Amino acid sequence: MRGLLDARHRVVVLDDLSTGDAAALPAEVPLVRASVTDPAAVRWALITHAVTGVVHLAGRKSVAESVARPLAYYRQNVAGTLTLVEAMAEAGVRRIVLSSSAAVYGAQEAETIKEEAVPRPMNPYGATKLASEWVVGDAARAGSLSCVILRYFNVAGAWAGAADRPADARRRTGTGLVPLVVEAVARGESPTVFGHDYPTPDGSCVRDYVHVRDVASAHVAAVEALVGGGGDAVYNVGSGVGYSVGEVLDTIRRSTGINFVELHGGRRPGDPRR
Ligand SMILES: O=c1ccn([C@@H]2O[C@H](COP(=O)(O)OP(=O)(O)O[C@H]3O[C@H](CO)[C@@H](O)[C@H](O)[C@H]3O)[C@@H](O)[C@H]2O)c(=O)[nH]1
Repeated sequence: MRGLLDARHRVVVLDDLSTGDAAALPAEVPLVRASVTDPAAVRWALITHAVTGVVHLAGRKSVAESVARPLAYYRQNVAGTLTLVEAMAEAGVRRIVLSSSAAVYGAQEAETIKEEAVPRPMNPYGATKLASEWVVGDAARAGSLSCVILRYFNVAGAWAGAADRPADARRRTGTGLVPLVVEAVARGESPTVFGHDYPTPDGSCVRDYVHVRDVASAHVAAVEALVGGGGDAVYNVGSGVGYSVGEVLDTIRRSTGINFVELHGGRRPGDPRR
C-alpha cells in the first residue's frame, strides 16, 4: 500500500482486520472493514470506490497453521479469490495482481527455482495459493481479467516508520522466522530451530529472504504493467540467494549483539528443506 501511495496511485483497503491493523493505515486511505469472502461487501467496495484494479493480498499465510486448519485455508484463500474474481467481473474491474507464494513449488531439485518449474506444493497453504493462481489464470485465459501473479519467497524486514506505531499495533508482527526469533530474544527467551537433520549444509532449512520494500516495488511494477496494457505473467519475487535458519540466527546475533542460545525442536510439519 505504501509503495502504491509513493507512486501516486489512489488506494482503498478492504481488510477484515483478523490480523491487520487499522492504525497502520495513513489517514487518506479509506478502509472497508469486510472479508474478501463476502461477495456483497467486495462488490460494494469495488463499485463505491470506482476501483480500476485489485492487488489481492487477503490470504492466510502460515504453513504450520495451514497443516492444522486446512479447511480454513481453503475457505479464506481459494473461496476468497473466487469471490473476489466473481465480484470483479460483476463490477467490470479487469486488472488483478495476485499475491502467490514460492510455497507453490514445494520441494524441487533445482538449486534456483524458475517460474517454469512444475508446482508441487507440500502443504495446504501452498496448495491454496496454487488453486488461487488457477482461478485467476483461468479467468484471464477466458478473457475476463488481466493478471500478474507474484510468487514471493520469504518476506522479511520492516517499512521505515513502522517502529513509530503504537506498541499495541506492533505486537502482531507476524508468524515468520525473523519476527519470532527477535521477539523471543527480546523477551529473554531462546528461539527454537525447527529441524536440524535436513540434507542442507548445517541441517536447518534454507530459504530465500526478500525485503518487504522489494516486494512492494514488485507490486508497483506489476500494477503499472497492467495499467500499460501488459499482464498475464507469473514472476518469482526473491533475492535469488538461500540462507539457512542457522545463518539467519547468526545474523540476528551479530546485528543485535545478543549472543542467545537456540533450542533444537523437531521438524515443523509441511516444511520443505529449501
Ligand atoms: O521459530 C521458528 C520459525 C521458523 N523456523 C523455520 O524457519 C524457516 C522459515 O519459516 P517461516 O518464516 O515460517 O516461513 P515459511 O514457512 O518458509 O513460509 C513463508 O515463506 C513462504 C514463501 O516461501 C510464504 O509464502 C509464507 O507465507 C511464509 O510463511 C522454516 O524452515 C521454519 O521451520 C524456525 O526454525 N523457528
